[in-house]
Amino acid sequence: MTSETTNPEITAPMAADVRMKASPAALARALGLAWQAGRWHVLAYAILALLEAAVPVAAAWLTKSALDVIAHRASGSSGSSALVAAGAGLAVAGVAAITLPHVSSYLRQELQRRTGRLAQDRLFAGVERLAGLAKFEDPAFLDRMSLAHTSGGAAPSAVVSGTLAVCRGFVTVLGFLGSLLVLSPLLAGAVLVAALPALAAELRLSRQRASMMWRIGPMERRELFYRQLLTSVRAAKELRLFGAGRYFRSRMNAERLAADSERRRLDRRELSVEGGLGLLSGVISGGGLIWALFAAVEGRLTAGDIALLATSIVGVQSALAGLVGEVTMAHQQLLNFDHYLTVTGAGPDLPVPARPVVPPTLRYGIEFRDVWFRYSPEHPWSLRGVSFTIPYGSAVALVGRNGAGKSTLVKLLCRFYDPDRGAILWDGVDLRDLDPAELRDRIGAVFQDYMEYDLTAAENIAIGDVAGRDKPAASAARIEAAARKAGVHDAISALPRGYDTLLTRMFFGPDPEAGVVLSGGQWQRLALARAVLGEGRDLLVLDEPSSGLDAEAEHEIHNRLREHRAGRTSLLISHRLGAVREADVLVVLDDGQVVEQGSHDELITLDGLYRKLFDLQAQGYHPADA
Ligand SMILES: Nc1ncnc2c1ncn2[C@@H]1O[C@H](COP(=O)(O)OP(=O)(O)OP(=O)(O)O)[C@@H](O)[C@H]1O
Repeated sequence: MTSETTNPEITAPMAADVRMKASPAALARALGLAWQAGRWHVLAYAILALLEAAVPVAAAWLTKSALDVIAHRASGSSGSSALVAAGAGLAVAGVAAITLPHVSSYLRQELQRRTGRLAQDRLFAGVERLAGLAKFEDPAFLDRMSLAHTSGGAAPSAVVSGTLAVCRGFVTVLGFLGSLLVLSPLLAGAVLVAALPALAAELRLSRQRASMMWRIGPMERRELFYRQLLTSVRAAKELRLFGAGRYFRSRMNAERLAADSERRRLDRRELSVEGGLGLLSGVISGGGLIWALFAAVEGRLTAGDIALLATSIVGVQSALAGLVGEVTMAHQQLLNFDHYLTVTGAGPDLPVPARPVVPPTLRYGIEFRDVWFRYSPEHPWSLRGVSFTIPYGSAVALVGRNGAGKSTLVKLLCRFYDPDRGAILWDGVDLRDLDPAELRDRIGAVFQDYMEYDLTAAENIAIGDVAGRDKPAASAARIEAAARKAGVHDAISALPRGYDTLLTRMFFGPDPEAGVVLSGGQWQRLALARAVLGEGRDLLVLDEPSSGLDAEAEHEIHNRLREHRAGRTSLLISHRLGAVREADVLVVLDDGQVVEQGSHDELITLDGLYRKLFDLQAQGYHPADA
């Protein structure tokens, strides 16, 4: 991708020193997302959280009053009704303490599912807005995507939980601190002060964890790559042939080992920090209890007071620990949520004018005017001052050696990238002035690395006309007509379920007839059918449309395509020079430059690179003439 067309929003902060700060705006966006995903769940979750917070405090006071009534009974007073009330209250609190966490756990899970769905949809809508290809070749962007996917779903519900944990923690801590204050203000202060360093230390640790996750992102992606390689059917042949399984397994293990050592380092740091903090709170609570026992012996505290004190110390400490845990979890998710916000909030990666020109129906042709292009400033030039025209209604063929720049030209023509210098003009309009989606609506194309979708045969073709919709637009008759044009109708009709046959062995289930595997040439014909499905396209681009076909099939396909192309503008790329010799103009590329152009006969007369390549191929077919 060129430096001029890269959206800096997505890549700029991707360096190692990625910003690790949870902003209030990110917090608001995460809460907003959770609210949009399920406002009733958020409300119910909030009410339950407050109830849960009040239960332990109420139970502590009920216990204290029950113990005090019992102590008074020992000294002669009745108090039966108070005892019954305290007992009943304790029973209700017990039931609430057992059931409420289950209900709130369900609500949390449901909220997480809802926010997960909404966040995933928005994230991929953001990815869809990327009109070019460069982002998908940028490792930093891929790392950001993977973190965005995890955090987009998890962060909003974690932030809701964290926020509610703060509220719950406040209610519980204030309730217990109030109780402690009544008994010993000094102890209340000590317990509170001990919690503050814990919060600061945990927040620091969560920042370190988020930055560690960023560092190990590339290792996790590489590990995933090796894992998929080791189980992919495409790779299985070569891995077995070369006995390369062990080689890739050891690379996979090395990535896991490196990521684990980063994780271990942080776990150890957490262990020492949290161990130290645990010791501090143990000393405070132990000291507090010893003081209380002496005070009870001296008659300054009752048995109920001791029970309340012990429960309050433990209650404050565990509420604070829970609060700190939830807040740090939410904090960490929020740090990663930044990646989600960046991807979903990014503008287009290719500059699109505020008022794009609607591509006019092609009437004159497409002109490459002094086009220079390299994939990034670090790459060498792939195209160096390319100029030629594809006149309306004619077939132009691009020929040249491997790496000459033919496919790159096609990618620029579909505006997957913009030229660094020069311009491509569609009837005189610069492609940069058009909306990429509208431009692509005018082009039917088969790429060299076409896709094989694990879907039915009909769906594989119908994808050729789904632009911007969530359902295919083509009727069964149109799909069949496209299949006929691509010469694949008979092969599809012979499948166990015709056009409804699944073209995969991955998802077919127990029915052996439901999934089949096509041959390479048949897949290529399906890709062709996809390209010719869309009606009213101005330009047909075929990058190596017959590389997987046998000679007879190639001949037949070219005849059919010639009929289909009649009167249409087309750009063909092929290494089989016999297949493109009929083109109106042949453009010969070499090392990113146009070195010859003209008809087959003209280029043969010219006796240059084309003639050399053509003669070499011809000799291969007729060795006797060599
Ligand atoms: N995504 C990419 N990132 C970086 N460099 C690339 C990329 N794609 C192609 N190139 C480079 O651009 C140059 C032209 O490649 P291109 O694929 O256009 O050649 P081609 O003429 O289509 O070759 P072939 O006949 O082998 O298909 C090559 O040097 C190639 O290494």
